[in-house]
Amino acid sequence: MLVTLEGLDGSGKTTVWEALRDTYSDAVFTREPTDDSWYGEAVNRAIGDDDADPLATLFLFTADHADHLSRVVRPALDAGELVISDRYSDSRYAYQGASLRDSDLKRPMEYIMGIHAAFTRPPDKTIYLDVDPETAAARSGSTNKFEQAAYLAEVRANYERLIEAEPERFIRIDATQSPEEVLDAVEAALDDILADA
Ligand SMILES: Nc1ncnc2c1ncn2[C@@H]1O[C@H](COP(=O)(O)OP(=O)(O)OP(=O)(O)O)[C@@H](O)[C@H]1O
Ligand SMILES: Cc1cn([C@H]2C[C@H](O)[C@@H](COP(=O)(O)O)O2)c(=O)[nH]c1=O
Repeated sequence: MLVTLEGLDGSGKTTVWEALRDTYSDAVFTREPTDDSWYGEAVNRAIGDDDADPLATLFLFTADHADHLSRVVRPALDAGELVISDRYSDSRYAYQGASLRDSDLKRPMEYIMGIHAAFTRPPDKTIYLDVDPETAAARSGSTNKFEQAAYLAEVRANYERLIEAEPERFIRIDATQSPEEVLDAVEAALDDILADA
């Protein structure tokens, strides 16, 4: 089973993901962008480059996803493992959908989903840590072009569209709660997911 954690920068995904390692010690913990491949390194260069072309950046992130799928996600799923990924394809739909809003693409988010449809493995469940863009930007430190409240407001609107389209896949958690409350809520959600599996 593939469970993904999604949300704005600073929503607390990584804090939760790290804490889950203790509770679900048998699971495979992974993330996007990857932190152990040259594809992930290329993505991180694009994140840090204010002049990086948004379409080129989309394809770097997508290349990293393809490598992540073939090298980590599919082998683990084939072996019957529980995979918990800190960010995954929805990040691309929401973030690059926002980055490409002023491009020649008519419907950027649909275009990006179309690229993925031919090869990706969709998540079984997605835990969405919901936080307002101002809190997200403040928590993340606004250190790069993505961690800006105005941009994150557009990203959040895209996540809302994704949730509206697939309400049965997403579990929304109020991420403005304390870290302990957020973790309790995520663990309860994961326990339910695994009980239903
Ligand atoms: N529920 C919370 N309440 C207040 N602060 C939090 C909470 N969760 C995490 N934080 C703090 O917010 C900051 C960002 O947290 P974290 O790195 O887990 O977020 P993230 O969603 O993984 O962000 P990014 O996507 O940018 O990596 C950290 O300083 C963390 O300690
Ligand atoms: C996977 C993915 C990520 N992003 C953005 C979101 C963040 O601002 C950065 C890095 O992610 P992290 O969780 O802070 O390490 O990249 C994106 O725009 N598109 C994606 O597909």
